[in-house]
Amino acid sequence: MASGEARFSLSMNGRNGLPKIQTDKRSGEEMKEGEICHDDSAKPVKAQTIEELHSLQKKKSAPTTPHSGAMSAFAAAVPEEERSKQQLQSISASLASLTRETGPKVVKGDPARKSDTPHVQPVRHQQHHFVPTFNISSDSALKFTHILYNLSPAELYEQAIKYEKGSFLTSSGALATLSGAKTGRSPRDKRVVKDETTAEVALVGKEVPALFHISFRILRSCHGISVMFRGSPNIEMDEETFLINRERAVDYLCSLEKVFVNDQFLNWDPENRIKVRIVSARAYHSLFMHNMCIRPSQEELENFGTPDFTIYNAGQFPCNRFTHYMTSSTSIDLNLARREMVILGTQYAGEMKKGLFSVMHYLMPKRQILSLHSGCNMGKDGDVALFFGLSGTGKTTLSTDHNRYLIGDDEHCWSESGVSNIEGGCYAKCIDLSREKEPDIWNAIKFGTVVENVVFDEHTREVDYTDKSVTENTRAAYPIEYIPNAKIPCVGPHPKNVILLACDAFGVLPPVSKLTLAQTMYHFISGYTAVMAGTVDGIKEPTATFSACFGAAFIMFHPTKYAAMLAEKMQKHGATGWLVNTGWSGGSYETGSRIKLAYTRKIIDAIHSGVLLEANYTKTEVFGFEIPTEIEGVPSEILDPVNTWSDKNAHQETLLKLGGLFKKNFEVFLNHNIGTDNNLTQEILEAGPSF
Ligand SMILES: Nc1ncnc2c1ncn2[C@@H]1O[C@H](COP(=O)(O)OP(=O)(O)O)[C@@H](O)[C@H]1O
Ligand SMILES: C=C(OP(=O)(O)O)C(=O)O
Ligand SMILES: [Ca+2]
Ligand SMILES: [Mn+2]
Repeated sequence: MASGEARFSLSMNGRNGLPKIQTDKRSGEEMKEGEICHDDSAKPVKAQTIEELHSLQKKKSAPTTPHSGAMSAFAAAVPEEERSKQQLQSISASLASLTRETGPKVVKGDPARKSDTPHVQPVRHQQHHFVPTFNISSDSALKFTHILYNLSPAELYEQAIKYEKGSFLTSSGALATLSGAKTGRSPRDKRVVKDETTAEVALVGKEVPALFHISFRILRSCHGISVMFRGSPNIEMDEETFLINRERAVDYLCSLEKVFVNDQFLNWDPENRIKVRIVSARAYHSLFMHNMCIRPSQEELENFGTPDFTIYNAGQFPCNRFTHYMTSSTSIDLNLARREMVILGTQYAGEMKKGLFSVMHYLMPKRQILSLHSGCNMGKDGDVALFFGLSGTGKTTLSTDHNRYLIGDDEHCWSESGVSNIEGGCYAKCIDLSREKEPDIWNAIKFGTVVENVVFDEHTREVDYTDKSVTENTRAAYPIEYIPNAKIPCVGPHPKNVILLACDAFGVLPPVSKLTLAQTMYHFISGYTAVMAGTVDGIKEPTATFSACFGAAFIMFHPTKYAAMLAEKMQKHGATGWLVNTGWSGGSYETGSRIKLAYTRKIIDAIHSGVLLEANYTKTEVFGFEIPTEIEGVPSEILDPVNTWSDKNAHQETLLKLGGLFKKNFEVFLNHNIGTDNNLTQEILEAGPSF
């Protein structure tokens, strides 16, 4: 079955009336009736030795995937041996040094399994214009590099538990791992090669708004809350430095006895699918990407060919501080022309997922497709909602909704034909996770799921989700089909609601506001939240952050390009914008408390059902938000934050302070046109706070 075809059937699911989407229903083995066994005698096994006995355990098979299809006529036409040879050649080319003529000697299979016979695949490399290749072979060209290619979760579990310190089974069957010294992303160490390809890319040093340049500049302190303007991630680097880091990563990987290779896809829109290869040193990384990217069927894997993009994850190995541009031991380098990314000095797995997201933020807009840092789900009537927001604002939590189909929790595309998820899995925060409040995420933490940096009982292996001993940014990565209402394939029609999430540590943004199109654009470009601790390495306190398009760390072009595309699509498809504060209520974060998840869910329910669109509204001061007077299941007094503050003067002062921060942040966009509609541009500029 082609990946774009619907492969689900609807049947009613008793409890909440949501029709269940069933994927890949395989006909199970029929129970034969009348076959009754009267005693427990059985023939002895046909094995002469214990090895022979063990060999009976394992049936020969090709790698299995959740959506395996039948062999196509084309696939069958290419002999197995030839395909395997081509595959090894392709991997060997990926791992090739750019400075030596031969090597690596790539063989498939686990070095621990003596029966794997090495098929040596030396390659003659294409000359690269930057570096001369030396006609001397080194010892590294003489050794074998074993390739563990698209292993299954079970095989990866065994590799991890056997060879990687800190890998354990948890009581629910998940694989617990440690990501090492880094437990969050390192945006200050992310670089993009500057060349002809990136001429239009907003690089630091190019003509982009001043604040967009400033990477992580703490601007000022306000009520003990530091304010941060997250700048462009696109710190430029030159190609030569990239090649030095690439060579360092490739040499490190080839020096190992074995490396993991994943060949997978991004984007469920079949016309805009991207083939990615991830080369990594750890079973943990291979399993993480197995879960997070789209898993190819056996047939798709056989016809995979050359990847569109390759990640070299040598995260255990640092970059060289003597290398030009390097400011720490960590460097995450993106080269769009070479279609490669190199990771040195961080094992945080989110770096791979978000690195590929940057690539999509470049590739998709070039095809007139809008890439979105948002969650996405769909009601039973086909109403789609997007959930934009920075880390910790609730994209994963709120898109995972037992009453709706999950399309994806973090990265999407909006094209002429609707929305599509970029990924094949979800990456949920685990801190304080509870079965009661988030049952679907809780239940997804089972065999196959990777849990990072969680703490567990050494005997029972019961995870304590409240424990922050390793980090606050504990995570679970699972395939999307682990969520019962996942919509496979992960595509949907044009969105009806665009929900902007902000976790407001100031406690002055209303729990929900209905936005005009201009306000939606204003808040989309602003990208406000209070960063929650942990996800970004080194940030321990809630910090007010402005991150354009709710993803300044990932976007590749100027923010107004994405904003113009969003405005055009929302206008065309009549989508309504909302701003939902999933942060503080009853005061700032020292005095108030976070709004109850149950209330936020009620608010979101009212948006989805259309009830909120029909509610009565009043207008707020300063921000000019339309706020509803009543929502079923939510105490009316919390809908206007001023009611929940005991100190009204403090409220007013804080409101004005936050308004001022928005204004200051927006200054850099004042002389930028958003799309070609001058009226809309003017309206957007006027849609911010006024006082
Ligand atoms: N009212 C609320 N709305 C949404 N999330 C909340 C709320 N209160 C607490 N939380 C918690 O905040 C976190 C939101 O994180 P997450 O959904 O992973 O955000 P994102 O996917 O945007 O990074 C979760 O741990 C969730 O349990
Ligand atoms: C993977 C991440 O996504 P999020 O926190 O938005 O879920 C991250 O920011 O590291
Ligand atoms: Ca994020
Ligand atoms: Mn998330």
